[in-house]
Amino acid sequence: MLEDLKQSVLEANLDLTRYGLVTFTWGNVSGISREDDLVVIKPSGVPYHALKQEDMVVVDLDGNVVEGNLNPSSDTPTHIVLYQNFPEIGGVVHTHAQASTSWAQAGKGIPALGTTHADYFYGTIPCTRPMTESEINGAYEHETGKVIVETFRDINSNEIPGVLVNSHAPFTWGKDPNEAVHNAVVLEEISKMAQQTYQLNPVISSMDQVLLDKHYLRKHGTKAYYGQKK
Ligand SMILES: O=C(CO)[C@@H](O)[C@H](O)COP(=O)(O)O
Repeated sequence: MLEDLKQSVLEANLDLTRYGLVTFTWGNVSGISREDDLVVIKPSGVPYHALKQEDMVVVDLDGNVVEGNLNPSSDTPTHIVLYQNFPEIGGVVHTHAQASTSWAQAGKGIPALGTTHADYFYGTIPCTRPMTESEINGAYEHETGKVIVETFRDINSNEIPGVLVNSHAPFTWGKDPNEAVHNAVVLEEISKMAQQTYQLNPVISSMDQVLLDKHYLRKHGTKAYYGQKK
């Protein structure tokens, strides 16, 4: 089981390069085994092209390495906080993809402006507040996770599977590493579309709620009918 998770986490990390979401060693993907309470994550600072299944690092929910010879991603504490607070997720992605990172650096959330957004995110993708000096100089990566969780106090993390970390970059999540990567790709695409939409029409407002409902609910939830679901 854990070996399968290591393979899917490896593949998900390699997908970040295949979809052009990372440069150098930026970004990381993890997956969780809920039955073992163990997280599998890429090693820190290892080039993606050199990654192998045996390089994946296994940590417990206290961040202790229980398997693997390499140091886990520097962002591991952030991933752990998300797993502890979003119980239905199975995979987490962090990237520095250009367009979504630009929104994070601008400190702005991305409103739902069209159906591409609505198909995956049921409303505005939020940007976190700036972190305080004590959070930055404290357990920074752990505090980054806590600020994300705070941002989702009144937001359903299953309906909005991503966030823009202020002055930093995006995190996305999903039921498994593969879905978390899919959401990261979509976030990057809608970040580009939103940027261009505002250039074409700076006063555009969020899309019609009825259309947002239609597109989100036809793909998600009990009445979903998109694709080949029987
Ligand atoms: O957020 C950042 C850098 O600001 C990360 O994306 C790192 O660039 C990736 O670090 P490792 O996962 O290799 O430790």
